[in-house]
Amino acid sequence: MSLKAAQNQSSPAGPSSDSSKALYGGTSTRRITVHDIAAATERGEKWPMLTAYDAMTASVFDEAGIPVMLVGDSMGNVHLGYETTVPVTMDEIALLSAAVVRGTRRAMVVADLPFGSYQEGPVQALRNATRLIKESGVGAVKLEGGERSHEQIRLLVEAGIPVMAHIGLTPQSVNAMGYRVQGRGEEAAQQLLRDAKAVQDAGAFAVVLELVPAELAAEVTRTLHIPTVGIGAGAGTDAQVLVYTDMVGLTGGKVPRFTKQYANLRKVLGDAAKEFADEVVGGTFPAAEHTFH
Ligand SMILES: Nc1nc(=O)c2c([nH]1)NC[C@@H]1CN(c3ccc(C(=O)N[C@@H](CCC(=O)O)C(=O)O)cc3)CN21
Ligand SMILES: CC(C)C(=O)C(=O)O
Ligand SMILES: [Mg+2]
Repeated sequence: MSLKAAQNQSSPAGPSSDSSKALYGGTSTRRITVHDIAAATERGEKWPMLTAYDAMTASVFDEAGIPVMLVGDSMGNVHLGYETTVPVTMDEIALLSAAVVRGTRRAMVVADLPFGSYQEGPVQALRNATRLIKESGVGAVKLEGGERSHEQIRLLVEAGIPVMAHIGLTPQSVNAMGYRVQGRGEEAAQQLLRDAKAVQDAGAFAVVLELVPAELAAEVTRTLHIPTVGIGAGAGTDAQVLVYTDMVGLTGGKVPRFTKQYANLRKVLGDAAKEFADEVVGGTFPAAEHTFH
């Protein structure tokens, strides 16, 4: 049970009383909305979120029941070969978001607003978020920053665009902050709490907490009524998100310590490629059953 669930113990239904409604494992096949996410959090359910960047992978996760899919700007690192998320463009996010929407029937698809697409101010944020809603068909957008982004969040929400916020480590600011744990020390912890309250007050429906101490993430989770989505933030958040290529062992090189590898697809893909190559060189592929006369 999540920490927020403990607060909801007094609700008449009690936590997870009707499993058919569950965000993960439920029976509903229609597209999940922000209302479903709020209701699940109210019931005390913990829920999973994964990144996806293409229709095929998204359909696998959709069929597995993953209720929320993030078209993360981590596509810059894992799919486009950039060092950071900073160079990712609106065109890249728009294209891959449309693919993820086409590959899913049930999941709510959230698209990251990339660096430079909302920092100029609320009007720029609204223009770019509107494009992702209209052109790509996503259900919500995500942007980085707490107090510093509250005006952008407010305008988007007023315009009818659900916003997921993202505080703690904000990778688009890597040039200023590096990849360090955030919220360590009393002053930084107070700032994180202010950021969390600012995004909730601005109308965000959820907030990602990236790379913050578990005790602080749990405190934020208890303080807010909107769900917290942790990545490197311990077990006390309402939801958890991972970059899917980290989860399946596909990412090359160094991965953050907070990721857990549930498969080794890098080895599976490499072995399949070698076997194919060996058979081509050895003349055993194609065989009779792959051949037309
Ligand atoms: N493949 C991938 N996985 C991710 O989780 C991810 C991306 N890419 N790209 C966008 C951001 C960048 N992220 C990162 C990148 C590096 C660290 C990192 O080096 N963390 C250190 C801990 C640092 C500390 O102790 O202060 C680590 O060893 O995990 C963390 C998150 C998370 N996101
Ligand atoms: C790691 C998640 C939260 C993200 O922002 C991304 O994948 O871009
Ligand atoms: Mg991101």
